[in-house]
Amino acid sequence: MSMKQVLVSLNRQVARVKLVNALRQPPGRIFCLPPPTQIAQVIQSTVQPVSYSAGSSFLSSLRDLTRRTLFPIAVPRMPGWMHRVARSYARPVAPLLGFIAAFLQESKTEEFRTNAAFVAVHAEANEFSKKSMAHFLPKRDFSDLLSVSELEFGRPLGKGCNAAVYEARMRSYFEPEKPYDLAVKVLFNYSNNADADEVAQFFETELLPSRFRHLSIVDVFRSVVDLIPELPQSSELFPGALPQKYNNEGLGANHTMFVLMNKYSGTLRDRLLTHGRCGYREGLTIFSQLLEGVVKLGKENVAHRDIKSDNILLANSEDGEVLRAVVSDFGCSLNSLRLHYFSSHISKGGNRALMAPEVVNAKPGILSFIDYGRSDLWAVGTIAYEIFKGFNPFFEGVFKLDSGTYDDSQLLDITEGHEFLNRLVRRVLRRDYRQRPSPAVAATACYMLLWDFPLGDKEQVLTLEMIRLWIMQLCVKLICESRENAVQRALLGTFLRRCNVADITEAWRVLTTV
Ligand SMILES: Nc1ncnc2c1ncn2[C@@H]1O[C@H](COP(=O)(O)OP(=O)(O)OP(=O)(O)O)[C@@H](O)[C@H]1O
Repeated sequence: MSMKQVLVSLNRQVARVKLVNALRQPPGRIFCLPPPTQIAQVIQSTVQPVSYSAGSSFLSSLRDLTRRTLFPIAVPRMPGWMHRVARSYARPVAPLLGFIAAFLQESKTEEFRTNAAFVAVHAEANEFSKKSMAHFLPKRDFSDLLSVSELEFGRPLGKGCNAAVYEARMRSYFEPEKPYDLAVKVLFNYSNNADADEVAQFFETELLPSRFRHLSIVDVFRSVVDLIPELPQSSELFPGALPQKYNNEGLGANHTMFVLMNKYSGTLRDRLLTHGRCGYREGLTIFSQLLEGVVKLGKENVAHRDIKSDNILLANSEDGEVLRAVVSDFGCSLNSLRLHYFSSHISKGGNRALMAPEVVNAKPGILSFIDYGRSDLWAVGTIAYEIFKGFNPFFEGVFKLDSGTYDDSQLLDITEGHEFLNRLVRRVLRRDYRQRPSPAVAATACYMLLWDFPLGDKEQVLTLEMIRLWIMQLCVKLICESRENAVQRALLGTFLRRCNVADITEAWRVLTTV
């Protein structure tokens, strides 16, 4: 045993002794629990030998474990506001708030126990989620990149109506064989703007994702406005967007904006064309990441307005397994969820076929406002058909639907034998946006399918005990099981950080109401 292992084992022993002492206190008294990371270690060492798949034995040992560790926290019922604060800043303030709450009120209701468990779970999740995010989104600093001459362009990765994207790497004289690990979007600039700031302003929405880093949003690092260099295959790929020095008939300006991004393996659309539709589990993993992306966009007050499978990028493992799915191409996005649509000259967004009904049917007028709060969610709902069924009924297939005129009853089942998933997608695609669940509830429902929330076939009653056990199960999964699978861990962490009983209850209703 190395010194480090001895220390770790000692640490666990100490944590265990502290826990046992804490649990010996008479019920109702405040006691000091060891810090959450130590509790995690105890949980880990206790739970690891338990087999997950053996449903009942796992649940009973978990129940026993939660009783012994997290649940007896003698925090009396917290007032609602305190619970909210504790949830947001769980780790540093939860014990303090619990202490204050002890003086304010003394009660030991079911709700208090769930609150206490949530606080503890959130503290854990925060910790682990931060770590796994850091693993996924390594900070890369390109702040001193001032000119595209510092980049070396490789082969083109793709081309759209507004830009071409190339693989790239930082020029390095010491490491000439460095892999092309970056992607650069070369925007087509047809304007006569001579000023770099004006060009940057014209394309500013492309940079929106650089404001927030998230598992499900494309990693955009930096942009530069510069002269267009000679680029591989440019005269075949986008002759019209080239400046005249490269093509006499080109209409492009001499300089444009270059957006530096992470390089991904390809688009969801290409993946589905080459590999066919996804299996149930793989599909749920992709679908839940897209929903999580929409939750994040909503929180940032951003409407993407052009979500389609060409704009979903995938990161694959070496053996082709899809690891990560991110929303990309923010060229049509809006830095608000509401638009005053007073003139038909104002753009409503990207592709008409995937515009939600409330957007496509909006008529311009002095009192006309478009609410984009649930329109990206709707677009992701249509992509669920591509993921699980292999085609999108809103732009292909025999029974093609028009988003402006379809009826809820015309929606086909998405997949046979998965009634809960069918219900979720139908709810997400409701014509009336007020009848759609919020993105957070939709994402929660998707996680409930992905991580096996006990959903009965018949009319079953949802209890706090079910929620509590499921959350504990996820917490243990986060800590013990998903060490090798970084995406799973990041997803779990993201969800556990924001989940609450109200969302889970609503998601359960979405899944179980016919
Ligand atoms: N970071 C990336 N890594 C790998 N490939 C990428 C990346 N970004 C874009 N691509 C590829 O380049 C293509 C064009 O990119 P993008 O969709 O951003 O261009 P666009 O002109 O804005 O598209 P649109 O026609 O939808 O407006 C994508 O469909 C994809 O194949």
